[in-house]
Amino acid sequence: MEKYYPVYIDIQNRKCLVVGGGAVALRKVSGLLDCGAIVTVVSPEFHSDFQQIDQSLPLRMIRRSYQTSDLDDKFLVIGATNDAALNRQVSADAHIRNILCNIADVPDACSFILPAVVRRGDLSIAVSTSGKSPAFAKHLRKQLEKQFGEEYTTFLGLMGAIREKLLAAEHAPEAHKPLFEKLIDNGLLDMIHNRDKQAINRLLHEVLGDDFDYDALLETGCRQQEQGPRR
Ligand SMILES: C[C@@]1(CC(=O)O)C2=NC(=C\c3[nH]c(c(CCC(=O)O)c3CC(=O)O)Cc3[nH]c(c(CC(=O)O)c3CCC(=O)O)/C=C3\N/C(=C\2)[C@@H](CCC(=O)O)[C@]3(C)CC(=O)O)/[C@H]1CCC(=O)O
Ligand SMILES: NC(=O)c1ccc[n+]([C@@H]2O[C@H](COP(=O)([O-])OP(=O)(O)OC[C@H]3O[C@@H](n4cnc5c(N)ncnc54)[C@H](O)[C@@H]3O)[C@@H](O)[C@H]2O)c1
Repeated sequence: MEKYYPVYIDIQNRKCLVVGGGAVALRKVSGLLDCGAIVTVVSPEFHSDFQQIDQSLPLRMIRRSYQTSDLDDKFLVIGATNDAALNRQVSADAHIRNILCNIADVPDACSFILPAVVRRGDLSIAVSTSGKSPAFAKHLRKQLEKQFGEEYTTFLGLMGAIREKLLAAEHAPEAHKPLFEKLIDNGLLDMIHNRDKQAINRLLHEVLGDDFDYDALLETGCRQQEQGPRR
C-alpha cells in the first residue's frame, strides 16, 4: 500500500493556524500566505523576522501560549513549537476535529507531510520521499531547479491561455488533445527558451489557426494570473 495520497490543496481564503513563532514557524507562515491563506499564528515569542512580513497580508499574530480554541473554524494547522508534548496535543486536538494537521518533523503526528517544491509560475514540481529522506528531497529539488528554467513559466501561461480559448469555443477534449500534443512535441518550449517569436507564431498558426497570436495569448495568460482569490 502507498503511504501517502498526493494532492494539491486550494487554501485561498481558508483560515489556517500556525503554532509556534520560531524560524520554522516563520517559514510555514510565509508558505501559507504565499498561497492566499488567512493565517493566525500563536506563540509567546516571535522570531524578529515576523516584523518583515508585508503588513497588508492577512496575518494575525497572537502573543500567548496555544489553546485548543485556537483551532475553532480552522481548515488546517501546522505545529512548529520546540515543545514535543505540545506538538502532540495540537495533533490530537486537530485529529478529533478533522482538521488537516502537519507537525514539523513529526510524521506520525501529521495527517499530511510537506514536499520539497520547485515553482515556475503555474508549474510546481513536488518531491516527497514519504519521509524516508528529507535531505534527498531537498537535493532533488535543487537538481530540478537547475533543469527547469523560467521558460516554463511563460510556456504554461501560453498553454493555459490556448486551452482557455479553445474551451471557450468548444468543450471537446478529444479534439483538443492532439493539438496540445503537437505544440509540446514540436518544440514550443525550446522556441520560448530561445525567444524565437517568429517560430512560435508559425507553429501556433499551423496547429491552431491564424487567430492564435503569441503576444495576445500571453497577455490573457498574465491577466488570468493576476485575478484575485476565487473563494
Ligand atoms: C521537504 C521539506 C519541506 C518542509 O519542511 O517544508 C521537509 N523537510 C525538509 C528539510 C529537512 N528536514 C530535516 C532535514 C535534515 C536532514 C534529514 O534528516 O534528512 C532536512 C534537510 C535540511 O534541512 O537540509 C529533518 C527531518 N525532517 C523530518 C524528520 C523526522 C523524521 O524523519 O522522522 C527529520 C529529522 C529530525 C531529527 O533528526 O530529529 C520529517 C519530515 N520532513 C519533511 C519535509 C516531511 C517528509 C518529506 C519527504 O517526504 O521527503 C516530514 C516527514 C514531515 C514534515 O515536516 O512535513 C524540507 C526540505 C525543503 C527544501 O529545501 O526544499
Ligand atoms: N524542518 C526543519 O528544517 C526543522 C529545522 C529545525 C527544527 N525543526 C523542528 O521544528 C521545531 C521548531 O523549530 P524552530 O527552530 O522554529 O524552534 P524555536 O525554538 O526557534 O521556536 C520554537 C517556538 O515555539 C514557541 N512555543 C513554545 N511553547 C509554545 C506554546 N505553548 N504555544 C505556542 N508556541 C510555543 C516558542 O515561543 C518559539 O517561538 C523544532 O523543535 C524541530 O522539531 C524543523
